[in-house]
Amino acid sequence: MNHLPAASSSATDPASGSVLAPYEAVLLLSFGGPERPDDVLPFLENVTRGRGIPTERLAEVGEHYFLFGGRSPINDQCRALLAELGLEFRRRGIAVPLYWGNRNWSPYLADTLARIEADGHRRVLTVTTSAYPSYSSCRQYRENLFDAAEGTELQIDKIRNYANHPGFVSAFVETTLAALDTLSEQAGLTRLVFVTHAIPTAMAESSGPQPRSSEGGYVDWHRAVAADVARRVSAERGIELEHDLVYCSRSGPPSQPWTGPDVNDHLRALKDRGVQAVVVVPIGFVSDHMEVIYDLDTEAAQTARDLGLGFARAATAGVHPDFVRALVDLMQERAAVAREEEPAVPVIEGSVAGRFRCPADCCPNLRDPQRPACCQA
Ligand SMILES: CC1=C(CCC(=O)O)c2cc3nc(cc4[nH]c(cc5[nH]c(cc1n2)c(C)c5CCC(=O)O)c(CCC(=O)O)c4C)C(CCC(=O)O)=C3C
Ligand SMILES: [Fe+2]
Repeated sequence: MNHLPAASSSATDPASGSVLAPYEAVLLLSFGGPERPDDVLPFLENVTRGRGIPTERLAEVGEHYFLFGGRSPINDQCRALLAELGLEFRRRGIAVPLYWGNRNWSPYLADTLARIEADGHRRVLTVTTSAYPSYSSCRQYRENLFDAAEGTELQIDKIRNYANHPGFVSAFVETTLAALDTLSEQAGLTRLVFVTHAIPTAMAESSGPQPRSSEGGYVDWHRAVAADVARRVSAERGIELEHDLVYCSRSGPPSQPWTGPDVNDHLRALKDRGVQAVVVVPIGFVSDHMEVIYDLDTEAAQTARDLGLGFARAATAGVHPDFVRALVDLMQERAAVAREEEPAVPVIEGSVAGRFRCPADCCPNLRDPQRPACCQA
């Protein structure tokens, strides 16, 4: 037991305090992924139930997992993040327990919530491994939280969408610089290619709170993060690096419009325009998910080799210390809001902070508009 008196805290400087009150438990909520070959098909069935994904696409995605031994990297990354968050809690004198639950694989969210309640906790603060607003990356997590919490006494909040938090962005600035330094091509002929998960354009355009552009909050937030990383990396190297935002992992029927261009098509277009090398920066992913190790490290890297284009992939935020500290700052900030204080809410230039409770019409569920979700205004 630690009997040290709690350090005094200031609401405007979340890093200085040990306070997470009123929260009694922190939940890391993730997507989940298979851990062995026998898990792959049941996992894919969990993910795609009722989503209208063509069977050919499912078989193809299954092959991506089998190529890596039937094991997704995502669960081990959650374990590593939990360990680092625990260390950061110790450094700040935070004694609140950390739990982990997934939407689509074991440990399942509903089991974790039952355990949190059995352990005697009521007020839960959620951190998702998804950083941007959109139905798939925000509301779907909140719907699953709502369903899993039904029949419990738990009162659940979440941190704001955090992709535009300076700590998430600075982790990518550092990893992009490191990737750039591995390329031998002339920096002036190198391009920064920011990549995120494709989503249907109808989902993109309705994503995020107002104000948002006609492209929607999901794309707006990615553009802001990409521009900030590009600006800071360029300043650091004293050269104006051009950049683009492109997409990977499109699924759904070909008739349905999704965000584009696809990263592979884009690499071909860049080659035609005389670009010699690319740094691929997966700002849409908090850690090296299957999309990163397959769609980028395997497929896009092969496209670049075929084209004779220099290729380096920047690391994801993962357990970068700036990112780990940012997540705990975001938890302390959310706790201060729950105590009706007015904490500082840092964001990068040109971006608006995410909401603490999502507006009811934000990131709508286009198939089932009335479906209830957690953490809503
Ligand atoms: C925006 C977004 C994120 C980022 C935010 C976040 O992190 O949440 C994300 C993450 C992830 N997506 C993942 C896996 C899959 N996503 C699928 C399908 C889909 N994703 C979508 C969107 C997103 N997905 C969409 C619009 C679909 C179409 C079906 C539907 O409308 O729901 C499918 C079905 C097969 C296929 O169609 O590809 C799989 C297997 C994994 C696990 C990876 C691992 O194991 O490391 C992770 C982290
Ligand atoms: Fe996905």
